[in-house]
Amino acid sequence: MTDTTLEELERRVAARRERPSYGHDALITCDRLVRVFSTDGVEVQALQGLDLLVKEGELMALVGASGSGKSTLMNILAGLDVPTAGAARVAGSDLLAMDGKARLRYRREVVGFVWQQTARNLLPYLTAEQNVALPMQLRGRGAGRGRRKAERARELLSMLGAADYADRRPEQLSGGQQQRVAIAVALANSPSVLLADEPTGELDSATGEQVFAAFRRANEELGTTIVIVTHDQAVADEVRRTVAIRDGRTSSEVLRRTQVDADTGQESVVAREYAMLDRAGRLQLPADHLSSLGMRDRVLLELESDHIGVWPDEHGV
Ligand SMILES: Nc1ncnc2c1ncn2[C@@H]1O[C@H](COP(=O)(O)OP(=O)(O)OP(=O)(O)O)[C@@H](O)[C@H]1O
Repeated sequence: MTDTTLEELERRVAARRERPSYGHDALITCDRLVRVFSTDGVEVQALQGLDLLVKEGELMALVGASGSGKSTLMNILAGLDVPTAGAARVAGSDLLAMDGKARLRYRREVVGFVWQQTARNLLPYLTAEQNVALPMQLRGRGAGRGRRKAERARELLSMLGAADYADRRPEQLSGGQQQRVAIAVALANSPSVLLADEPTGELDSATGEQVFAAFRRANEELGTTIVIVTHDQAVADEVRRTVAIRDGRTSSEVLRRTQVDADTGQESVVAREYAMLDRAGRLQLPADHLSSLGMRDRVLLELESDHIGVWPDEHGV
């Protein structure tokens, strides 16, 4: 390598350092995240360079086929698992660089989570209110102010429509009621991010709707950023942004916005599908679009003044 090349490389590195980093203004940044599991000599690449940005205050859904990597991503964001490579930051915490103590603090204070299995979210021998007060006690600040913690627990339960069963134990609650209490538990220490993995998966659709309404309430009233993994189309349709994961990468996303008709004043929700473009310019086209036009192996590209056209390779050899 010549000196000139080295200088040139140094100049490029310096220029890159001065540029705002990827996701500098996002609350959650996943940058080329990789997670490889090795069991009995077999490697599974659960995440294969996943990019995801989530802004503060968003309520968004993650969808994807079974095995696409959703739970792996959630476990990493929850601080329960560590990625093999890439970068992940949540509310200023670097998820690859935390030591044991920082990880514990992160799980108690920065993120809250709600799991699909209702039994996993609550301790069976505590009442709903005691379950909500527990994370505040474990956090340990303001010791001796038990009354304040009980008060806050009641406030959260009431905000989520669960005040009536504050004194009941989980076994005395329905699945939907347990999930609402679980959301209150997850919010107890005012986390920056609330993560939920299939929170309505075990519920019928009417109950699922009520639980989703509780998430929306938390997002609107407290401004908590919420990421929900879901197979539930009703949940995916209700949020402003749904990101799809395919083969361990974010592949496409649907953004919804409310449109008001200029003549009638009627509101309607308009949904548009976007493909993710990574920093190398790679684009994943949705599988159903490809199959409906018989596109495979190679496509014809044409650059127009305001768009890029993609056609099946009909003249290919
Ligand atoms: N601890 C583990 N050890 C080995 N392989 C794993 C482990 N956890 C996940 N995997 C594999 O990683 C891939 C992604 O799994 P993951 O659970 O993240 O998918 P998912 O999208 O959440 O699926 P589902 O919707 O079925 O829960 C799968 O191939 C899975 O078998």
